Amino acid sequence: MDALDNAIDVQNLTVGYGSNVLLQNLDFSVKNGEIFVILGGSGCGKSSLLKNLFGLYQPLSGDVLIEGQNITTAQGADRQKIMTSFGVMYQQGALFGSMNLLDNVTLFMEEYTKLTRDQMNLLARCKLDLVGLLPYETYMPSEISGGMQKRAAIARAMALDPKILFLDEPSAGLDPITSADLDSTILDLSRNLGFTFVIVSHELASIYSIADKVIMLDKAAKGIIAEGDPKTLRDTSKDPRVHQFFNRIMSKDAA
Ligand SMILES: Nc1ncnc2c1ncn2[C@@H]1O[C@H](COP(=O)(O)OP(=O)(O)OP(=O)(O)O)[C@@H](O)[C@H]1O
Repeated sequence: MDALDNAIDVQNLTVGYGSNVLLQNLDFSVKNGEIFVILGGSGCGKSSLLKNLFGLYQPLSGDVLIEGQNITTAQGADRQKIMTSFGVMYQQGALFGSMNLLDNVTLFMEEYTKLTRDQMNLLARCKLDLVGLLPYETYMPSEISGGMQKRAAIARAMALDPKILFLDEPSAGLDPITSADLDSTILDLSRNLGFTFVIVSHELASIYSIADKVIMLDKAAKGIIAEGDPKTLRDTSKDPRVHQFFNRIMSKDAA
């Protein structure tokens, strides 16, 4: 595959904290426009890997290339440019509670652009519209539902017009219907606007409905034990850990 097809290239990446190595020598790529989901049991390092991908934490070794630019070695203005080429939605959404939704979205524009207030508001309204929240621009985060807060956090992650969005457990804490609504928004943004998504998730229904590709991490193996389309993995993988993972989640989902 041509490297230009890839939004992200991960090369020989080792993730951990000091002497605590969680994941070793990972190699994988995320294609442009793909919805790529990171799976694995609790504590295997999914969130840590995500944070290494978007540069919040430095890997123990190895490289992460975002659109061909090495985020692990870039410094100064080069690093800043890479850091503004993607958006992040943290696990709790983390909207600023003292600002309405419009101001939550314009905040990063104020910091990183020279747009006028009117231009920022116009663009922020577009982002809110894309996630179905235009009528709620003056609402405070505490005045909207959990699902709406997640969508507002996605609108905020899109503030600087990134091509890549990193989402850490977007469905956490949502009921199945709200979670399915959020999945529709993610699919819509990917299929109609070409966003690349890298998502940490363990919600099986969500994974089946949105993931183009998954990687499954394993704590004992400290690495990737399966990768591919989730339904194909479920149906064809001969690895008992993969079966156990899908079945365990299925019975949890069904409960
Ligand atoms: N900032 C940190 N400093 C040191 N250790 C950390 C840090 N963040 C996470 N860890 C440790 O790394 C391990 C993996 O955590 P991580 O949150 O990446 O796993 P996870 O697969 O996302 O788990 P879960 O599904 O339960 O959220 C845990 O043992 C955790 O305590």
